[in-house]
Amino acid sequence: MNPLQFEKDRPLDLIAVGRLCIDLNANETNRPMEETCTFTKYVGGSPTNIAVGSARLGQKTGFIGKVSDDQMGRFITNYLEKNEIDTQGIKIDQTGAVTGLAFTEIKSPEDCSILMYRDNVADLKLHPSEVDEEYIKQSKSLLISGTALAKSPSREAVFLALEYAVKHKVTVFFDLDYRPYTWTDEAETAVYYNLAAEKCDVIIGTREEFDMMEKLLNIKESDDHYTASRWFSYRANLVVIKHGGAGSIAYTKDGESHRSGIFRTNVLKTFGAGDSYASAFIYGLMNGKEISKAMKMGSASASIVISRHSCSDAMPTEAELLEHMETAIYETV
Ligand SMILES: Nc1ncnc2c1ncn2[C@@H]1O[C@H](COP(=O)(O)OP(=O)(O)O)[C@@H](O)[C@H]1O
Ligand SMILES: O=C(O)C[C@@H](O)[C@H](O)C(=O)COP(=O)(O)O
Repeated sequence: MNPLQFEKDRPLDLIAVGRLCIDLNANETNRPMEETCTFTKYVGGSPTNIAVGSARLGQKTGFIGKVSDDQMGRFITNYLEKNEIDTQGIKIDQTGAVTGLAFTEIKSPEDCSILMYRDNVADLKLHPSEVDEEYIKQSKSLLISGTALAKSPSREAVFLALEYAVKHKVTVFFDLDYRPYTWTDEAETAVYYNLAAEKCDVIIGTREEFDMMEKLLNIKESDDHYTASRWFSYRANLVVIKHGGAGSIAYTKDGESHRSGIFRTNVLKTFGAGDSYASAFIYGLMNGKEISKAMKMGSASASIVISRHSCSDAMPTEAELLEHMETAIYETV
């Protein structure tokens, strides 16, 4: 059973909050960054990718965030508009902050990494006074992402967005999106992740991300069932733990669990898997699918995106996703 209820009659399905960045994906694959010379520029940032995935699937999607007042910032906003994402919640920085850059290194399909340039980035300058309660109230759901908690004032802006969401019965999805280089202190990281997760209805993360949150509390089990059950005494109804090529598992507050396999694909690079999974999983849940079907949709979207060069621009439409689910080979794990 799908344990989530969404308010009806709201003009937006999903508002994502947080990082708006640029991905520079290596054109020359199967080599280290030291030997990579050319890159293709795409809009990126985990919540941005999820928003694009959501819009491509036909969800009415908005964004709350901050961009730099330069060509890069305008490139991002223009791209979102082209993808029919509502940008009224996107503010323009006036302090000279820059757009975060993610250079990707594709040494092999299994060995990819990201080199981030994130000093003085505009996305972390979003101020609580720039989060509009009336805007959040117009949405059925809100997606937050952990990296926006890394620094003030973006951290407080996210917590305020969470308060408004809870007040107005907006279902909150939390994609943990833990990027170590954005944080300086392990305890600070885990404290803020745990505090935010307490206020969320659905928590989605990898095993490693949940381990990071549990280490501070001296929880050593690394056990999916235990991890999920910890959140059911707070707001969560649904917790998803992702295991890369070994699929994912979801637990619900009423004691059910669902395991999802993967769709075999010709992997070009592994990044983008989590964001595409989240966008199609959320789409499935919001469109009345059973949890296991929504997970399958997430896995299908991930298998499409990891076979393509970009993350945002590779997100499938609903027709592409459904066709892939019919034709690609699904493997239970
Ligand atoms: N090698 C792979 N082949 C097919 N699907 C994959 C592969 N790796 C990941 N996926 C899909 O993407 C989902 C999310 O991947 P994962 O690596 O766990 O997340 P993240 O990108 O956030 O680290 C998985 O649950 C799975 O459905
Ligand atoms: O999140 C970023 O800033 C970089 C992303 O745009 C990038 O494409 C990526 O790492 C995707 O993350 P994943 O889906 O968790 O693999």
